[in-house]
Amino acid sequence: MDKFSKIYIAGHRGMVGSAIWRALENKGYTNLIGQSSKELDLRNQQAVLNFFDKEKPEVVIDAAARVGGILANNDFPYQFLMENMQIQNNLIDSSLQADCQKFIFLGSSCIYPKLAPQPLKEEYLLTASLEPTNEWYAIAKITGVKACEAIRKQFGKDYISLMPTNLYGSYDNFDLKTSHVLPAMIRKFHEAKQSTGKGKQSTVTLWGSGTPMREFLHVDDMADAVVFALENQFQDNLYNVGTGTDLTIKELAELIQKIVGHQGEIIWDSSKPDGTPRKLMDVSKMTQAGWKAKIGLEEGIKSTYQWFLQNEDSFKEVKM
Ligand SMILES: NC(=O)c1ccc[n+]([C@@H]2O[C@H](COP(=O)([O-])OP(=O)(O)OC[C@H]3O[C@@H](n4cnc5c(N)ncnc54)[C@H](OP(=O)(O)O)[C@@H]3O)[C@@H](O)[C@H]2O)c1
Ligand SMILES: C[C@@H]1O[C@H](OP(=O)(O)OP(=O)(O)OC[C@H]2O[C@@H](n3cnc4c(=O)[nH]c(N)nc43)[C@H](O)[C@@H]2O)[C@@H](O)[C@H](O)[C@@H]1O
Repeated sequence: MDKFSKIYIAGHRGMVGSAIWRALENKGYTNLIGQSSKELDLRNQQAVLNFFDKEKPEVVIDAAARVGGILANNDFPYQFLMENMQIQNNLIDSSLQADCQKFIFLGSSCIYPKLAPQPLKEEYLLTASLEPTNEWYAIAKITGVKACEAIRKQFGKDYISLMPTNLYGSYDNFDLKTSHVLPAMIRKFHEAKQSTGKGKQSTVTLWGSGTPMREFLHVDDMADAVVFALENQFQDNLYNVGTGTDLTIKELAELIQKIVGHQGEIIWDSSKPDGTPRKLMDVSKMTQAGWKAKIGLEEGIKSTYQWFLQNEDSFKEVKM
């Protein structure tokens, strides 16, 4: 890929989009463009067509989406289905019309069936039912994967889909109603450590049973995978991106509790959903293509906690 190619990163202010922007800048790409949702609402088809007509990007990376944790997905099914379809449809179709040479679509590991064999291979897509808490989001993402696959098949263009596992890192969402589990735990353990009563640190309430298993990838590794996909021609349409290892939510809680230094009790709120029991990625296709994750979970959580401490004051506002 030419370092002067015009690359549009949709969602460049988000956790993933901003990491991709930094990674591309570090590699010497000089012609990056992005728009905030206020400047360009990607749900608006005409506005997106006008933007492509004016800017004529050569490459598009789609890191824009309505994103949230298990509760946000469960509580706002319509927005997670419709907004994600609108955003990705407008980006994919405008890219095709504008003759963009490369398109990278970011999906999510929740596209695979709830009870699929583990680890999840790309070929398990559409073989059984989805996890109910996030089927709306998953269906939107599946249509994005299929749209890119159809373009590849019908027009022979290099449109690919990367399926990240659960991500975390700098610029994550730390809002307790809408966030994913890892940033929620960092914030909960930190705030409980700060608020001692009668010489004891406050208890931390976590959701579900703690038994589900999850895999976590640092966002800088994810950005590295996107740069790799940009610089290499892939043979296929769909690639899982993860570390290939997972742990229980209870083990994650104990690790974050140790890193933050909280010494109080943990309570598990069984009225909150567990979600899918396990979604470990089979990452062998990406490994064979020549890419693998580098940042270990403990190291990644430590640096994310440092980032949280430096930016703590900015997390007061509710996103949704
Ligand atoms: N976070 C995870 O654990 C995870 C896991 C797997 C896959 N992914 C995928 O990675 C991608 C990025 O996720 P993220 O975690 O970086 O999310 P994020 O931090 O919430 O960022 C999402 C971005 O999308 C933009 N956006 C949302 N609605 C928009 C609209 N109507 N018009 C224009 N822009 C809009 C936002 O723009 P503004 O900031 O300008 O409002 C924001 O920059 C998504 O496709 C997501 O599905 C994330
Ligand atoms: C990557 C994303 O993963 C999402 O699924 P999913 O891993 O269950 O989403 P998370 O919200 O990360 O939750 C993962 C697990 O952590 C538990 N958990 C425990 N305490 C907390 C807490 O304080 N906050 C949160 N958020 N969870 C908590 C939660 O019940 C669930 O079993 C999907 O809904 C999206 O569609 C997307 O695929």
